[in-house]
Amino acid sequence: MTVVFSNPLPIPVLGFCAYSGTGKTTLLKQLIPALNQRGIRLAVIKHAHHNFDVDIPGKDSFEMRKAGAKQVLVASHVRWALMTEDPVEDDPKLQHLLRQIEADKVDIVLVEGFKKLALPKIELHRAAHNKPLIHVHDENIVAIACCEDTQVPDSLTRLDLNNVAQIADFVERYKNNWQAPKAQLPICFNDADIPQPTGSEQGISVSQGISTVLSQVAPTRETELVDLIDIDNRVLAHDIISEINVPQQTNSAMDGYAFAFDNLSKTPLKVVAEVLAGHHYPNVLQSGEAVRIMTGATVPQGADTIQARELTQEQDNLLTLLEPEQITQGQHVRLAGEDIAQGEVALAAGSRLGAAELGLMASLGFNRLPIFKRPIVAVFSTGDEVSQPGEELKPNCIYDANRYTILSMAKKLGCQVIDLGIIDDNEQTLTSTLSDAATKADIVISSGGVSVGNADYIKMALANVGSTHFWRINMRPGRPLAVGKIDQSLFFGLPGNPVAVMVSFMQFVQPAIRKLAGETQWQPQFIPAIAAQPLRSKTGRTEFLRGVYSIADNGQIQVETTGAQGSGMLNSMVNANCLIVIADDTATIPAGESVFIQPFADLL
Ligand SMILES: Nc1nc2c(c(=O)[nH]1)N[C@H]1C(S)=C(S)[C@@H](COP(=O)(O)OP(=O)(O)OC[C@H]3O[C@@H](n4cnc5c(N)ncnc54)[C@H](O)[C@@H]3O)O[C@H]1N2
Ligand code: MOO
Repeated sequence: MTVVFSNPLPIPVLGFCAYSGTGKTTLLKQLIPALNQRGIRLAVIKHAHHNFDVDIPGKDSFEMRKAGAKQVLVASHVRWALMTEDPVEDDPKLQHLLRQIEADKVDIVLVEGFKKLALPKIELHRAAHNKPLIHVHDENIVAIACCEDTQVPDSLTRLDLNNVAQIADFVERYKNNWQAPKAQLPICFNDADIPQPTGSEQGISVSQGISTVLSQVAPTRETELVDLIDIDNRVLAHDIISEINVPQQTNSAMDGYAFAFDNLSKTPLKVVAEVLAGHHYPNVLQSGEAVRIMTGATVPQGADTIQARELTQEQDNLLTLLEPEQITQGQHVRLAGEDIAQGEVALAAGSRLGAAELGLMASLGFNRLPIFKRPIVAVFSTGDEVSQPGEELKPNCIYDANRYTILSMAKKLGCQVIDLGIIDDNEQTLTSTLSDAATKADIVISSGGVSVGNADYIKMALANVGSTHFWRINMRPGRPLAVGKIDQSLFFGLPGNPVAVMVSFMQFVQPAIRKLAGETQWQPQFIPAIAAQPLRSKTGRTEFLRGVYSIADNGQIQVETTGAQGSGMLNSMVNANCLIVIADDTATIPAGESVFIQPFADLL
């Protein structure tokens, strides 16, 4: 059985595998100088089956390790070696070993051993040794180095085991042709490429679901002019062209002195004036002159360089510049228009207006902006067991959580929300609720009643008022999902389980709201993180685990789950700061491997 290998390095890795006695080491000893001659810098990882040692008894480094140091790093001006006592149960992990290689120092890593790993390998074979061929069971063999008496299938490159130059040519070609694999995102969808979901019984992928939802959403065209102070996370409707330069004048970034760089040799310079922020020096600075200047003050004509006050001495209006050799022309000068030039598009239509964007617009002098109308989202819950918080909890019932999570997330996305409350689970009430909601809202969202339960009247109600698809999405949580149209409104029937509601909202409703709101950057963001524990899923479905990401001591982003993952356990969301997304072609992610996460701090 081969174990899946993913290369953590930005350089190629090539293995050499053979039964012992075939001559791997002999070949590598000849191959390494041959590759060096071609200018290829090599790292070699060798798998040893015995308890080896690289140090010499009696040497200080040996004695310190034997005294109990878990790691000893011995270094001289020509070489360093890190020795680590790291007893592991099975073989050492190649991924971990590869991460120790300094990829900027070498061009390729040659790996000897690790026969079972699915890394590209050259198999060495001598028919005379009567050993079986490895490539028969290992599709990762890319070439076979052998003698004339070995049969090699046409699909593999045949190399002459005794022709080192030929093998070196192959390795060089392999290195030159190797391309770092592109990160494969767990969910890839394309708004223009709409798949056709096939009936309600068959499951569709998350990507298909998102694409299909988005195909039904047209960005709003309705705009309004709103005071900057009242804009909260709304979407800009037109490109905003700057009418001014920012900064307006070339000004100083430091409290200090302004002078011409060419005058450095003429020190001490004569201080002819002091320029405060909001003021300017009316004359052109002459040769040998400087002005005292404050941060933000306009740099006078004739000056092009600023020295910070703490690196100067001034006495009797004569200025001495300290550390003159460190001064560079133009230092600490903020050029007019360097942030935004007059006539430039300062912010493009479709931008979401957060704090930074609002500050930028204010810095350009705008006090009102054209923005898209807010999407209106109406939300209700269904189910006889669902009770209103604040009221007494009847036996066998639960309080309504979903309406509050949905309303909150919709508000965070800048929507105007309508709370329709808990609607009785009967066809007539649901029908009138849906048709009424569609007259008021762009998007109507319900939760519960989309699976196969007997009391799921929502399906019948929907059939009365609009067109709806009931999908099984190949994901967990959030498998059942209803999506449809009631007149011009989009309808989402989210599953009842509270975590499934939130995950489905994030994946399907969120992009729909953002596209409808006119936002251009609504694609979900994925960040790679290192799994701090083994993660499990099932192939054929996308798994959304609730996770906590943090910065590990080594500076990498790591992620672990929040523990129990029941789709009714809202605590798993409360304790999480991201979703861990395991793609539908992956069953397990071992600890230490990379996995994608979707941070959701901006939504919850
Ligand atoms: N035979 C099958 N049963 C179920 C399937 C299936 O495929 N075959 N799918 C399961 C999955 S997955 C989910 S998710 C649920 C979704 O079912 P519904 O959308 O019909 O939701 P309900 O049955 O109404 O409720 C499920 C669960 O959620 C609780 N709930 C409902 N509304 C709220 C609310 N507003 N606040 C808090 N909790 C709520 C409800 O009490 C149930 O416990 O179906 C599985 N079954
Ligand atoms: O949506 Mo359900 O289990 O996947 O909660």
